Amino acid sequence: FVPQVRHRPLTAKPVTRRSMAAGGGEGGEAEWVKALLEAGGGGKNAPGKFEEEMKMKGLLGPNRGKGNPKLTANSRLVSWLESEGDVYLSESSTWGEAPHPLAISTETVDEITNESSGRGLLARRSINDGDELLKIPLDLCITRRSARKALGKDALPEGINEYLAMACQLIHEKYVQGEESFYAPYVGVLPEVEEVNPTFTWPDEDLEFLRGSPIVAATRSLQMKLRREYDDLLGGDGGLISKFPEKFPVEHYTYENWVWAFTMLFSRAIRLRNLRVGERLAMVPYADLINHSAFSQAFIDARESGDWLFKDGEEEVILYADRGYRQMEQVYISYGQKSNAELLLLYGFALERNPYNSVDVTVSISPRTAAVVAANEGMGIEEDPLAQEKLDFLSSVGRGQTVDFPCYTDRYPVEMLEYLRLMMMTPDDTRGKPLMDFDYSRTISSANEAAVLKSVVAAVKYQLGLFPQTEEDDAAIIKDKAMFRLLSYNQRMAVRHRRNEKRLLKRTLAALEKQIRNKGLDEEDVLSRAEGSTLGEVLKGETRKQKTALEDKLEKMGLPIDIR
Ligand SMILES: C[S@@+](CC[C@H](N)C(=O)[O-])C[C@H]1O[C@@H](n2cnc3c(N)ncnc32)[C@H](O)[C@@H]1O
Repeated sequence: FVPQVRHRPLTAKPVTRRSMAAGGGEGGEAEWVKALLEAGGGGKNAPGKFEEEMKMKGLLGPNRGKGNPKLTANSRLVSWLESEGDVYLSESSTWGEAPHPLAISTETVDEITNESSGRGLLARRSINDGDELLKIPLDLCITRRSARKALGKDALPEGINEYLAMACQLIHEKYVQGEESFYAPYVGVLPEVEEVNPTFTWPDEDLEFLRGSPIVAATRSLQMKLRREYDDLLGGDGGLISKFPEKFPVEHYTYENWVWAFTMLFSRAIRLRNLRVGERLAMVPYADLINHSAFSQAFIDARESGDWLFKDGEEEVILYADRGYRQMEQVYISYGQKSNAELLLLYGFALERNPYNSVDVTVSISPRTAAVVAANEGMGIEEDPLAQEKLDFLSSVGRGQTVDFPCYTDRYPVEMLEYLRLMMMTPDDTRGKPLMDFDYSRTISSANEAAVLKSVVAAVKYQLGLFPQTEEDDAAIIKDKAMFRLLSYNQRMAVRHRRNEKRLLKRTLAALEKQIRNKGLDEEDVLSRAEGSTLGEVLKGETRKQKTALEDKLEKMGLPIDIR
């Protein structure tokens, strides 16, 4: 019964219920208006002032932004959002409405490494904790639904994997439609692969810099997977290119463009969890200009639009501030609790300070079953009477004999300990009770614990030994700033990443050794007892039969088909 005004009047906007509600002096829009009135409408918030300051600080790119195509692309995006989505992004104030709290910076940098982090969003004015920062209608987003609409429901059937459908639409909008595309202003701010550089796009010579790191195996399998998906859906016999050559022109649906599309999806698509239909993957214009901080509490989700009283049935993507921001400060969100390996693999950057960083350590144990003993006759191998029970127990909990465990900076590798406690059980420990009856989150016996900690130490040392250079070598490369700058972006990222992985593993080792000492497990007789009673053997970690922890996570992202 209230007609929808899709286009905002050009001049004054009536005070909304929301801003009236905020009028009790708690800050937010109303307080800003008051401040504006007191300041006579001028001062630092005067229209154009903020952009002037950005120019001064080099945040508009080289040459103070003059002739910078990125700036033109930004304004085009803003106008598009305003006209097509009724999104309020004004840089200046009107009656009752403060200027939009955010502004696009074309050039942001990482404060520690000084590496470019591309575009980012800055606080245009001071922002209070809880302020609404942006609101983008869902119908401007790229989703599986929009993809099926653009390319036809026969080509992209119901239930097609979201990544695949959206990749097809991204190629359609950027390469097939180009300037004709409805989304052209959005596509215009999407970066090229060379500006993102996730490891799955790296040439082999750059990946060589990561040798020894578990990220290499994950990168390789992702590369294989993307190739396979491309062949299955588009390029191969009976693929969309041959079935619908007009909609899927072969010159645009190339593997190279497929890699670009996936670079966009992995680094900027957002999983919206709060939608009426459940959760969906979406590329959200403007919201995807926000950079990641592991310390931010803010994240993006969807809700029904309209105010709290009058819902209009549409849905929108929304972001609230997780804390106060000073004017000019960069506003961050969290892309999730991601390790540096995940960030580098999918987003092309890693963080020097990352509380969620972890390194996967592989543990391989081969219980000495009768078959193993028979196969190694004459080697003096003794059968483990619990071997078969161990294997059965592992398969009942969905674990194999080769398992990857994440080691975190400041957390003990608990799951690895539990796994190894089981694997190191002896008849002395079980005393006839079934393996199922034990609580592996606790120490079983001194001998068991000594064997466990020793094997974790062995596994971590093995992982460290896979790197061709030491942490000190890497530190020296980074320290020589002039030389370091001569490396390419990928190579600099690789050296920092492998160094940080080594640091983390070394810290884990130190913690384990301390634990061994504190528990008195380093005393000779305990260790020799452990040695004597260890019937399982830690094998070299490379005997990988299982997926890595990183691959496991990728699968949980809802990527199409199995990696292997
Ligand atoms: C969702 S987009 C954010 C906007 C992006 N900077 C741009 O220019 O469009 C994610 C990408 O931004 C960059 N990025 C985000 N957070 C970063 C950070 N903390 N450090 C370095 N780069 C970052 C990475 O290239 C990442 O793939």
